[in-house]
Amino acid sequence: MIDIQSVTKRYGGKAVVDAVSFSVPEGSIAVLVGTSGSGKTTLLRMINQLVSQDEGAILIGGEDTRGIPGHELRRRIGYAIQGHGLFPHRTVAENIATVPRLLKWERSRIDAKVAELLTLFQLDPALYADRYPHQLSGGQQQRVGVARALAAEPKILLMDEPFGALDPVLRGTAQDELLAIQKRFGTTIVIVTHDINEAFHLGDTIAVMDKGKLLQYGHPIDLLKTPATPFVEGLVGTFDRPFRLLSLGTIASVVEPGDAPGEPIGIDKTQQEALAALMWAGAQVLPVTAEDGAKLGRVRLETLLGQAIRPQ
Ligand SMILES: Nc1ncnc2c1ncn2[C@@H]1O[C@H](COP(=O)(O)OP(=O)(O)OP(=O)(O)O)[C@@H](O)[C@H]1O
Repeated sequence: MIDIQSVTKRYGGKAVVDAVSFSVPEGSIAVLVGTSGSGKTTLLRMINQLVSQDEGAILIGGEDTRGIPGHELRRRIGYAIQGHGLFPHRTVAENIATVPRLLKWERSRIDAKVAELLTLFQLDPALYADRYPHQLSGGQQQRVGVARALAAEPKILLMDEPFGALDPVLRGTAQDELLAIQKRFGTTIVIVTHDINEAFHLGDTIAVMDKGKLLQYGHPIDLLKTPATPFVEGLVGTFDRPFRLLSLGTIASVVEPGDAPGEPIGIDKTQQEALAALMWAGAQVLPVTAEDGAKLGRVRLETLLGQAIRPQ
């Protein structure tokens, strides 16, 4: 758990982060969104004490970060930034091994970790371990940057626009890789992004910042249903709201008993995907099946439309 308690940072007498408080539960992803200059990066860098706060406290697992030497704290917390920040004269393997080496891991453990992470990020170790960053594409460099941040198996990972430079297709893949890795290691992640779609895709919680202040912090559904201010309402997308709500809803919560003709929808799909399938098929109702193909019931167009109505 990361507990941010009334944290303020001032530059030249001006609060760029102003009495911000929120908690990130262990093993969850919190996304920081907001306008440029709203204080997102400064807040993120206070978590690993690259920037020290003027007021307030940040607790990690109940421990005040100011009581932990900075270098020790930063070895415990992974940090990935836009433009990856790889060391140009070190190979991919050496880059990934940076923190495990500082921690004096055994050679065999380091080698195994490098191979595991490269494989996880779909970079064949035999091909990529000994290359230098300039011999990789931008997307590959980005993945190595995230792999390096994860190498020492940190419980916490801070990410500052890590996918900002990627094209939309690679960005989607990178987001899904991150979700898979987060699930596997149970990492607590705080990520800064400009991309509201990315925020909804990744976030268990979303923090909306404006001019140093935290306007709202909550589950994505809370932001859609009860935006705290017109700014938040605008940010979450007035027109997109019904579709975003459906994208956060599961089919399991709307499936009903009974059969229906037509191409079945998998139970793992979102309500938005189910709506698309119904519209595309021109159907009022379609069957729902389990992963193994077993029939589970059906879903109605009418029910889905009901899910997207403005909450009262
Ligand atoms: N070291 C510094 N000295 C003085 N002012 C700073 C410093 N670092 C940040 N600032 C100012 O603090 C404010 C918040 O900056 P920050 O980088 O945290 O915003 P941000 O929300 O991450 O912005 P962006 O989305 O553009 O990256 C800005 O006005 C910035 O100019």
